[in-house]
Amino acid sequence: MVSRRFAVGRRCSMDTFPPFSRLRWSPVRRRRGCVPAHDPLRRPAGRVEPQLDYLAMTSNWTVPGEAVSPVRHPEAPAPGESIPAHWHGCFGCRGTGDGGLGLDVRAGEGAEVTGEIVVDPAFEGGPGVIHGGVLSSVFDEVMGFSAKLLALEVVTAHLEVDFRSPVPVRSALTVRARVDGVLGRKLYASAEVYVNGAAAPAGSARALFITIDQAVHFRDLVGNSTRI
Ligand SMILES: CCCCCCCCCC(=O)SCCNC(=O)CCNC(=O)[C@H](O)C(C)(C)COP(=O)(O)OP(=O)(O)OC[C@H]1O[C@@H](n2cnc3c(N)ncnc32)[C@H](O)[C@@H]1OP(=O)(O)O
Repeated sequence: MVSRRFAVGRRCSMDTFPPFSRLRWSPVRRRRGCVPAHDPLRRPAGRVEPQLDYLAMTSNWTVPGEAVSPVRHPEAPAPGESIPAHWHGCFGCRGTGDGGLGLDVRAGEGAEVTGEIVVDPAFEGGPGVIHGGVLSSVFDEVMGFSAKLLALEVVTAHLEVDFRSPVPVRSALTVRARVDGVLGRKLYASAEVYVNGAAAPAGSARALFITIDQAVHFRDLVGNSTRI
């Protein structure tokens, strides 16, 4: 009996539901006609191919010319010192034993910070690599900490990430982040992540943070927290 899952050929017992079945497909098996009917690589007839230049997907986000340089608060942690958690309930600030990221963020010079994290296997997305959403959280958190050097209370309004190369689980990540410019309530930040001390970044991020008055911003929300 020919499986309904295949357009032609005989049933291939190794096939599972896509996408992971694709990892095992080979030109030989394709020649033998073992091709699932719902081949995600097959392009429907008449479909217009996307004309995206994937390099151009890197944002052209720039800090506005009117932005001013960030001013470090005189009582900010000294370079090399750990920056305390901004909220003990924060997923980014908690240790991995408490369901958090397990980040250690230290002050650098000026408005720069460095975050260190070992990628917990619980953060896996694709096989053997960190989940992109988790890496985005790491970027968000470390860039947010750079605002703490200015003693400003902020929330993220915009976050963008470029994933340049896979980040393996259990690897040691170093994230370098800084506030690039300040314009009114807007803080423009950027960051890069390095895997196991590599010279080239495995990813980069940019964010816009907006200053808030925490007491006002979270007044009607804090009641949702389970960590009061
Ligand atoms: C204490 C340090 C801790 C740091 C660690 C934190 C790390 C983690 C941080 C987070 O993940 S926070 C959680 C995710 N973020 C949020 O939940 C924020 C949800 N959004 C909001 O609450 C409001 O949209 C926000 C407070 C950001 C802004 O609302 P407001 O009414 O106060 O301000 P407004 O909308 O007037 O925007 C202020 C300026 O920012 C601009 N703006 C806001 N959102 C923007 C956006 N997405 N893109 C570009 N510009 C934006 C806006 O155009 C305007 O520009 P101008 O001053 O030039 O007019």
